Amino acid sequence: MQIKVTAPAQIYTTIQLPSSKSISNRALIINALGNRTFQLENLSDCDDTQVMIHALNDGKNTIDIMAAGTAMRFLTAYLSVTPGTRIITGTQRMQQRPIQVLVNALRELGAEIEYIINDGYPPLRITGHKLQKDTISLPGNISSQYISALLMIAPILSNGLALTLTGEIISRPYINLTLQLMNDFGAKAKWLNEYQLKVEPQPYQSIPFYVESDWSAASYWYQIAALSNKAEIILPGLFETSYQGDSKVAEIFQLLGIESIYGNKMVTLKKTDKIAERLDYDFINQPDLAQTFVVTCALMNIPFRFSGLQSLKIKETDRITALIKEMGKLGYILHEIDDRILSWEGERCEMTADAAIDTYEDHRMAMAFAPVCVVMPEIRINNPQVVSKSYPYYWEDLKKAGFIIEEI
Ligand SMILES: O=C(O)C1=C[C@@H](OP(=O)(O)O)[C@@H](O)[C@H](O)C1
Ligand SMILES: C=C(OP(=O)(O)O)C(=O)O
Repeated sequence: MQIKVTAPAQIYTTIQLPSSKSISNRALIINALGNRTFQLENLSDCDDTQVMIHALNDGKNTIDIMAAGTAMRFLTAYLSVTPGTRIITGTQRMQQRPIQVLVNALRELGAEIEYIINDGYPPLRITGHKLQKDTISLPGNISSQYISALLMIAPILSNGLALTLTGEIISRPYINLTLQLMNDFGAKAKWLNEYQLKVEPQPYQSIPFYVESDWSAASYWYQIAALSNKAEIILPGLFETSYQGDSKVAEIFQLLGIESIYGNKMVTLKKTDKIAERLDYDFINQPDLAQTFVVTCALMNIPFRFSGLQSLKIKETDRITALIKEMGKLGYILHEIDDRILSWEGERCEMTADAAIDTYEDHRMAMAFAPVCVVMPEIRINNPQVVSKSYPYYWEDLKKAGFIIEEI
């Protein structure tokens, strides 16, 4: 399927974003490990959270988490401490996303996990039982989700867990998000220093819990505001102090002429004329925002050098390669340096006539490229349904804001 997206001349709208999938999926695992006294409120309706809910509630022997990285990694740890034998699998791409660091760590703690097809990758066969060891060291430079997964099961281990991380730690705000939620639910978990974490053997207590809106999803509305001549966008359910590391998006977009005004449980995006001449930024802590800023800066003609992108290669697709290819169709020549940097110094090439953006089964490719139509007459997007991974109503929300979406 392909759609053509056309933008309105000005954008004045209020958009109810989806709930945070990162918070939803943590709260679900933690609640399942606790006493489940309260219902979690405002869980995300996205695919990644729906697969987690089914995995935890349906009691199936084979669990298919489709494309959800958090579900795959968090459930691998969860199933290792939950009685029974299950197979956990996912999409073809999920079967290429590495999990060896987590499996090695869990095996060292005493877990019973087998690779079913390829060593180091899902699908896995997991038999859950009590884990005895309480100290582990693992690399922190591949995915923070391995660390979050281990942290979340730690309060129910007999002696808790001491974790030492080696290498450069990526996506650290997601580890902090895990610690925040664990502590909210009555656990005792903290950083001892930059590389060491400690979790006490103190069980979770369910609490009434409401999931806030998703800051990564908000980034596409910041992008739309930045690219528009006239815009004011209200996003309810977002707060200045958020558990989500991607709330940093507000600060970075200030450099691209968007002011965030907080109040009454919402943020209002307003345009300013303070726009940076170039943007250099290290995305090591906010990898999911990289696509938004690559597309926005190029379309605003702002040269950039974005580092800390090494984890993009193992996400829903190789996002570095996908960005270079699709931005090339729009006439922008990006440079990749050392598998971890993308830069653009204003180099242009001829646009592909009638270009359609490929989305590579990656929701963020679709969502970050759709706003291009604010600047160009229209944009065509292939397989637009990929957005359901984190933001199922993205296209409906664009329509609400005045965009025209036509199936072709
Ligand atoms: O823990 C989480 O909720 C996430 C952590 C990040 O992954 P990595 O730690 O693999 O970078 C991020 O990209 C992903 O969308 C969500
Ligand atoms: C990388 C992402 O998700 P995950 O790793 O959880 O599949 C994402 O949502 O951009």
